[in-house]
Amino acid sequence: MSWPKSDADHLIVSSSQMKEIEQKLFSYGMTEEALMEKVGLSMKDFLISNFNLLESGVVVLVGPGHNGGDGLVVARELFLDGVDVSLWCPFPIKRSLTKSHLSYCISIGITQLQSEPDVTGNCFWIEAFFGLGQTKPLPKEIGNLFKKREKFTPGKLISLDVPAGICSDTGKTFDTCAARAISTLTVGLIKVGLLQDMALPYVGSLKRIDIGIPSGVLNLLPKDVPLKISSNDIISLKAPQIECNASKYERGRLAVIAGSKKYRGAALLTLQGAIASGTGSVQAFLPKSISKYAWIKVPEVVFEEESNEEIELIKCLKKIKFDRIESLVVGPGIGLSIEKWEDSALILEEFLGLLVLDADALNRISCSQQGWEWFRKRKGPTWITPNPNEFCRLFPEIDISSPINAASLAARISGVGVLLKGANTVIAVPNGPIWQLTNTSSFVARAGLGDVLAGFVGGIGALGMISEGSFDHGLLAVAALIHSYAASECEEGTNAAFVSKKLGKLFKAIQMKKVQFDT
Ligand SMILES: NC(=O)C1=CN([C@@H]2O[C@H](COP(=O)(O)OP(=O)(O)OC[C@H]3O[C@@H](n4cnc5c(N)ncnc54)[C@H](O)[C@@H]3O)[C@@H](O)[C@H]2O)[C@@H](O)CC1
Ligand SMILES: [K+]
Repeated sequence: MSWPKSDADHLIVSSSQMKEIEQKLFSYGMTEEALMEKVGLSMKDFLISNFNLLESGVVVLVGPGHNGGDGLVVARELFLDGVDVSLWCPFPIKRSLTKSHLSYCISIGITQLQSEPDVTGNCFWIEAFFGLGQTKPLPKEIGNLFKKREKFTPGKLISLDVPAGICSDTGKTFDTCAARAISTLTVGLIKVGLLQDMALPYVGSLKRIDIGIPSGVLNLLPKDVPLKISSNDIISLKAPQIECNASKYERGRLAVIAGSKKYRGAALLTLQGAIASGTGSVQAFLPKSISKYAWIKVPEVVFEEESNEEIELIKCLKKIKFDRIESLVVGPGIGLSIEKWEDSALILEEFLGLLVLDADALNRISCSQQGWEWFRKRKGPTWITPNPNEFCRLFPEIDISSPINAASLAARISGVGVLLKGANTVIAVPNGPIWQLTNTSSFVARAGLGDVLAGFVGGIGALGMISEGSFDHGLLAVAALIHSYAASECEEGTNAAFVSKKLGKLFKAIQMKKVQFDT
């Protein structure tokens, strides 16, 4: 799936890739001075139009390198626009361009503070200490200063390019201290570290400052550079297309095996997620205690009555007519059980449709002798939707500290589509791109949403299996984005039952827009 575009709005790069791009621009004749002006002016425009808080004045924290230089251009322009600006430069300036900007700022009358700024002061701090050039912890006194600022005057700091103290590749703090920005204005392309879960409290809202990188230069990046997806990309996504005269059986048929005595709600939420996908028909295998009542909540589902209080996977699988379903979701709330995964594995290997495995289905595979290597035996496509703990149990040999690398490696070695949950979920598929969700709402990380997601993913997958052309693993990223967007846009609340309703409405709207667009 070539979605979204591999352009400056979507590419996620490492610090070395960003530096290589800058060097390429310089080698073509762009000057460092011109680029820094461009960056500083754009940052200043953004600040002026977004922060009326600048009225209380601004302190620019200037570092020794070009990040400090960016800060000085911003300081100069804000000063010329009438903002009350002062500078604090606690480090000896190392870069000559930064030195020139500093002496110009002082010559035109900007105040240079001789001691650290007041942490309780009302003025805005613009942190331009360090950007891409960071490799070590902040000096102790600077780290403590940020801690005190956050304690006494939170929400009044913006970082330029990368928050001081954060590694732009991993998103980790070099030690425990870093600047906590309400917003980070990052230069050129999005650096991978800025999107990782541990960096989010420090980065705040992330704004990309465009430096006009020509597409010829962007094309020099490797083809497997991850892409960021957010609500802005919903408009361009490709929902599966089904013929307008298709019957309910030609609109994707999904079966769900979910739930246990302990996790009754998980089964229901999975079914609600499945229904929200608009898939033609949904069949459910649930423990007796759930299916007895579930039909009242989801009357459109066909229930295969289970005689037991707990799911027996093998029994359910024997009842399924695999040639009559496009996808099968196994796992939400089924528990670990004494059943061996190996007993069910043979039947699942042969299933040519899409198999979606979540939660305890993944844990059962982790406990099995073959572990993830079993995925390679699957004859049809497989998607897995682990949270980080489930992922680590399944792929103990993979280092999860970089979720993008971890998901990508797992997809490559196992041949399955991997949706690794996190604040910014990562999706990696075999032989395809890697996507990371951004601008997600942290308040929606609540119990039950994963069950809704599993059902929705299964439903979208069923539609994908039945739509024209070869099966597109990219639909896993499409489903993840729509689910995340529905969760953050849900007016009624953040609980999973409300979100599943919103999901249904939203996906219908997306499909209708597509129809209107096509005609
Ligand atoms: N080259 C250019 O013209 C452009 C540079 N840009 C800016 O330049 C930045 C990169 O500039 P630099 O390569 O100069 O790197 P930085 O400005 O990030 O600073 C690196 C310097 O800070 C020191 N340093 C790093 N971490 C430290 C710590 N914890 N304690 C003490 N000293 C520390 C390093 O030893 C080095 O001297 C980008 O982040 C971006 O803000 C952009 O404006 C684009 C254009
Ligand atoms: K910075």
